[in-house]
Amino acid sequence: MSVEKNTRSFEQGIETDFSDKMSYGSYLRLDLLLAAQQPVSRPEHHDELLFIIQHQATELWFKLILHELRAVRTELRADDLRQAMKGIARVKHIQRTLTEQWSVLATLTPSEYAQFRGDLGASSGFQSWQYRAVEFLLGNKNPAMLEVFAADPAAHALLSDLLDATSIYDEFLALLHRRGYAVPPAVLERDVREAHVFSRELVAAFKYIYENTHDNWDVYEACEELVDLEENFQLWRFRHLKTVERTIGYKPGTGGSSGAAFLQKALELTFFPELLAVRTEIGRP
Ligand code: HEM
Ligand SMILES: N[C@@H](CC(=O)c1ccccc1NC=O)C(=O)O
Repeated sequence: MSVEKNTRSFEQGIETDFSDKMSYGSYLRLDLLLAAQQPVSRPEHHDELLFIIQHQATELWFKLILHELRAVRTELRADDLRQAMKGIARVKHIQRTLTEQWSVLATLTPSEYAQFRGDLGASSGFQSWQYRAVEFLLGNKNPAMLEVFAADPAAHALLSDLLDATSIYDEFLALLHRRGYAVPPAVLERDVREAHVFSRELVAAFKYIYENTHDNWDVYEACEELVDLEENFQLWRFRHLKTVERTIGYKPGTGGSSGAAFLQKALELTFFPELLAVRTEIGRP
């Protein structure tokens, strides 16, 4: 076979018999994965496959984000800040991919979506337990969010466990305390089932770190990583909102909320409010 024929030679050593060897498809369980795209519209709408794959790809990346964030939490607890930062760096890359991915779904026009939206019933991303799990792990706890999982015991249990457990932020603040920083006792002893609420005294601890970066380099770097993580999360939420606005305008959501207005409110939530507030204080007496 030659270059002139534009054909690559099939090398002698290439494996061809997979009757009792693991292959690409069997390792990746492509039988399961590629059987999971089941449009519900009848007749099947051409664009429903895009809608399903966009969501499934997102859920796969959410799965990895959760896996990484759980490890980060354990590493923080073990005072292994360097390993924890490596995990956060990976999560930041996944977030960028997810935010970029919205442009694919933005090719779905309002006219196209309207042709199969009715087939989605009451289902909605609001019922994504992996998304909620990420929010919980980062510290934005909200017990009310469990209500929609009453009929799904596995999802309910997963979220209930996370609600009872410490968040990444709780573990980071505990690490700072162990290293001698002035983390207020009320923050360290807070009810972990509630959302983290803003603490002015904690801002003072961060102010010290941010005004003495040279002597506090590793924790300073960690603070900035958390700020990146939060910003990336917000960018994803913003692209979701913009996609919703261009696709369904200001109609209520299938999940029963007001739609865009409800999503807009999520942009006011913060995971690490003191890490944003400290910026106003730097350089002030
Ligand atoms: C055309 C595309 C989309 C539209 C029109 C849309 C619309 C909406 C609306 C209106 C809500 C509010 C809840 C409700 O009442 O339904 C919502 C929530 C949500 N959607 Fe989407 N969505 C789209 C795509 C996606 C995709 C691709 C994902 C990825 C998994 C996603 C994940 C979520 C999540 C996690 C929530 C809950 C947000 C929160 O609690 O703040 N959505 N969506
Ligand atoms: N809430 C959307 C429907 C929707 O986007 C959706 C439906 C089923 C599964 C995931 C979805 N994605 C995000 O909410 C709507 O109101 O059109």
